[in-house]
Amino acid sequence: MAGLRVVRGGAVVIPGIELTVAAGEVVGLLGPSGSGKSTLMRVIVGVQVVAAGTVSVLGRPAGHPALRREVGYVTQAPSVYPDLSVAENLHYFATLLGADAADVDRVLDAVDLASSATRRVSTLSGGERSRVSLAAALLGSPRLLVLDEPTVGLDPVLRRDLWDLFGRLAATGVTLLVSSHVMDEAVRCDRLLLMRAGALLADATLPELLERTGTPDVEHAFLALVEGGGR
Ligand SMILES: Nc1ncnc2c1ncn2[C@@H]1O[C@H](COP(=O)(O)OP(=O)(O)OP(=O)(O)O)[C@@H](O)[C@H]1O
Repeated sequence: MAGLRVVRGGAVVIPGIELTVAAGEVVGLLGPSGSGKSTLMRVIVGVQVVAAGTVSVLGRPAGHPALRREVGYVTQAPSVYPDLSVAENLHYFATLLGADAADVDRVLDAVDLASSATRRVSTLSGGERSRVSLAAALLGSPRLLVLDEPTVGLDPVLRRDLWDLFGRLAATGVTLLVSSHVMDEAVRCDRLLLMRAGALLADATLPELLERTGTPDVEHAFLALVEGGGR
């Protein structure tokens, strides 16, 4: 993306961002609440009006209809039907996407919900519901997954399992953009984008970031960048 500028509700939320993401990377988008992570993700999936700039996703303009099957997006709020079972939800989304019914079993296994397939979503825990949304996004094998805070509310074991899954997906060539305000998740990312007030403070690997800032972890690196006022 080049020269990206976004205005929401009359306020400039992203003044200008240049960014390129390579295929098969797990990219962590880290930053405090309100820093613009969700807005940037909305731009990439093509649901956000932009004031200026060009955004190209998998070689096409963001939001292009051909990207519908190529890009999976999971928002912070679970986007599945509470009164349907896990499997019914996934079959419904598979039909919309034109995905094979067998794909439902694959994604159920991927998020470790095969044993809950017949349960109504309304009876699931918050973390289980998030995993149903993630399973829906995995249908049709998208090449880019945009995941907005997928680990919020998950216990450490589930968080680790999800990050393991992200790593396995990336190993098959899927690109993942994963936002988090939990800085310690940075260790699981190939590359980090640190965001603050709609701007990228850093675009680097974890070792590069720690070396550049002379800090022991991302939390301190972030603070050093904010206090140093730049890259
Ligand atoms: N519909 C809207 N109208 C006006 N301003 C908005 C709107 N949505 C978001 N904003 C503002 O845009 C900025 C970036 O919000 P965004 O949701 O992208 O941040 P975020 O980093 O994803 O935060 P969080 O981690 O809390 O979800 C914030 O200042 C927010 O108040």
